[in-house]
Amino acid sequence: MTDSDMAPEQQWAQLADEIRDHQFRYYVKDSPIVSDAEFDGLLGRLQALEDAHPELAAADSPTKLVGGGFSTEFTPVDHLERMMSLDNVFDTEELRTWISRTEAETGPGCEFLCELKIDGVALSLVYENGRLVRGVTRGDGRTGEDVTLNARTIADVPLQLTPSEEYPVPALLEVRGEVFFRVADFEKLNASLVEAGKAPFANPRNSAAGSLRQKNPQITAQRHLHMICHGVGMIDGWRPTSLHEVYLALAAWGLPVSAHTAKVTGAQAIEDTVAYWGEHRHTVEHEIDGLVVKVDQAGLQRRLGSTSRAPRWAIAFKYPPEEVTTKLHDIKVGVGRTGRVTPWAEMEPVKVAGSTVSRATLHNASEVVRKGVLIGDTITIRKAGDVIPEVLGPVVDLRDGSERAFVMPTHCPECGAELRPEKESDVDIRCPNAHHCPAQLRERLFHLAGRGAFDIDALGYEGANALLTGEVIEDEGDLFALTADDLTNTAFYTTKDGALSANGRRLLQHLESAKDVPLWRVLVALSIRHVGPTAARALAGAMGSLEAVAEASPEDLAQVDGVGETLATSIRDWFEVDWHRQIVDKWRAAGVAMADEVDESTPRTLEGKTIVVTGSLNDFTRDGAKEAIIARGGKASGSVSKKTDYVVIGDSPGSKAAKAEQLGVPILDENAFARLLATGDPEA
Ligand SMILES: NC(=O)c1ccc[n+]([C@@H]2O[C@H](COP(=O)([O-])OP(=O)(O)OC[C@H]3O[C@@H](n4cnc5c(N)ncnc54)[C@H](O)[C@@H]3O)[C@@H](O)[C@H]2O)c1
Ligand SMILES: [Zn+2]
Repeated sequence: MTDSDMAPEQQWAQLADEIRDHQFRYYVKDSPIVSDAEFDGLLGRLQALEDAHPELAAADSPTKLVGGGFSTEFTPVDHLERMMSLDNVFDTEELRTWISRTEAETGPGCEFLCELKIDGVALSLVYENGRLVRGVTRGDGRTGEDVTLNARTIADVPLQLTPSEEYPVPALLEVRGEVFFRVADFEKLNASLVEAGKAPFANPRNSAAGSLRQKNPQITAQRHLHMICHGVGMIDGWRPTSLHEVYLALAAWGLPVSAHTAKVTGAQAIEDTVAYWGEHRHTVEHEIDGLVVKVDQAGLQRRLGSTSRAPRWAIAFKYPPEEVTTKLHDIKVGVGRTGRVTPWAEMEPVKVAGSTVSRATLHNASEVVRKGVLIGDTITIRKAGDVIPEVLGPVVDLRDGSERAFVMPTHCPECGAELRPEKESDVDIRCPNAHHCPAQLRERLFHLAGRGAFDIDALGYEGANALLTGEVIEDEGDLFALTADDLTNTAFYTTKDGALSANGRRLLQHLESAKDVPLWRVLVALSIRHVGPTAARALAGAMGSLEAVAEASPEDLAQVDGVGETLATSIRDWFEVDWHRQIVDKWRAAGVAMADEVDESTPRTLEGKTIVVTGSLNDFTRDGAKEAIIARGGKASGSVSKKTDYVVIGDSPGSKAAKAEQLGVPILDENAFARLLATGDPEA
């Protein structure tokens, strides 16, 4: 029977039961089986049902209560004043509606505090005459669990408040805050749990709740919990006039408060703050699931009052979830450009942080073990902004026994060679068949076609694959000798009637123009380990030709500014290999320029000068500007320091401009940059 076939009362009862079950798992067991977004969806459906059928909305509906409960493992204690939840909005329109409704009651010009909504677990602390006497979880808002001994182990929680002249310590203080786990500490915790044979946590929030609610306070003490205060309950002996004043007093007494709270007026300023933190969520050490907007004046707060579950003077703006759960179908391994074998998660596609995700890297076999995930698990994944998705941990409560552990393959999935670590001490294992392993060759081709190397647009991933499977090349050495006939042996570069496709023509054209790229790009294209654009530029500048690089001794190479010993050895080792040298020979024979022409007409105006370019310029691309600097003997750097001689600023420069100003480094616009290049003097 589907939901819609059921009578509304039945639908309501079923949904409410499901929600209460999730609340129990989340608040009491600290191990939810659905993501917060899914849970919010269920609660939203219940609310919609109640809006359509107001008679269903019983007083004990989950929409009307502070979600939560208490475990029999702890002693129940009543809060002195109720602990509330928060109402939510999910977009700016809903936020605006809340602001105008609020300002209609407070009058215009109302001051609001904007605070980060910390994704952790709520804790209430009671201080009597400045001494910590109790720590209590939120529970159902009226009654919570006594976790005093655990709370005392949190380093941020003072056992004794610091006396202050400005704010005398009140006789009784009930203060509320959020206990959280630093994102960076979460992985370590899960790894240690797995190692001890215990179930890992699905996400940082659960790990905070689970760590605070330990029967044994010694375990809590080992967990490095943190706390930030975000409100007060009962106070005896002081009547604050505003929330920001409360925070000043809490800080004076030695209680932890947020450094990011802002006092603002007006909808625009609130929306700007919401937008700012939406973009800067990851600059903070804890997870943020939203922004809380609160009326600052105590008098106005009292006038607005609260509902059965939340104050009417505050609202939480929820950001899109970054953590979702999905099914881990399989763990596969991929072979990279240098033969490194990396396991990755093949998952049920799921939407998170604005995109659909179906793969996540697991880095190496020991990482899979550390995370404690099994094939077939439901897992929590996190995608923070543009960062690649990361597997956090398994939802252990959903296991049914059919899950199986990942076993690292012993042989390369693409060429069948036996995998082994390159050196005994290596964690990573590699496919040793560097020359012919299709996976490695494909990755090398893709790399050499990249923007930092030959920049061959028409040779993408599929193109590289086509050349391999069409067997038109043995290795990358054959690339520049490719003919139209060769390409018509691949479906990818051929039209339906067997002629060279437009893409095929483009490939030949791009290959032709790639023959004249500067030496550093050729060096990058060779896939020598550790040789990226920066090192390649340094080498090219110092040596001038590939021949010179090939013949240089490790000592000569290590002398080059920005090269060093590891790189020198890596370069030497590379040239020791026959088929590597053959690539160079074949490219040379095909007409690839392997030396930078020393252009005597370019004056060495920037000898010894370090220059940083930031923002976009009109007459130069980013690389073009760098090359112009290097060609004149200068050093193009990516970061501003006291050693920087000039910072060139184009349109929409980033933080580097501010850094330059701060350090007093001369700042040039594009015109001054042109003068600098020409004469070595920006004022000339
Ligand atoms: N996945 C599940 O199964 C499941 C089950 C139940 C609840 N949940 C999740 O829990 C949340 C609902 O729980 P809730 O009722 O605790 O409400 P909430 O987390 O949405 O908001 C209220 C809480 O926010 C906290 N908070 C953090 N920063 C704050 C600040 N600066 N000022 C004030 N409060 C701040 C407080 O502890 C407060 O109790 C939702 O995100 C929901 O998805 C998930
Ligand atoms: Zn292989």
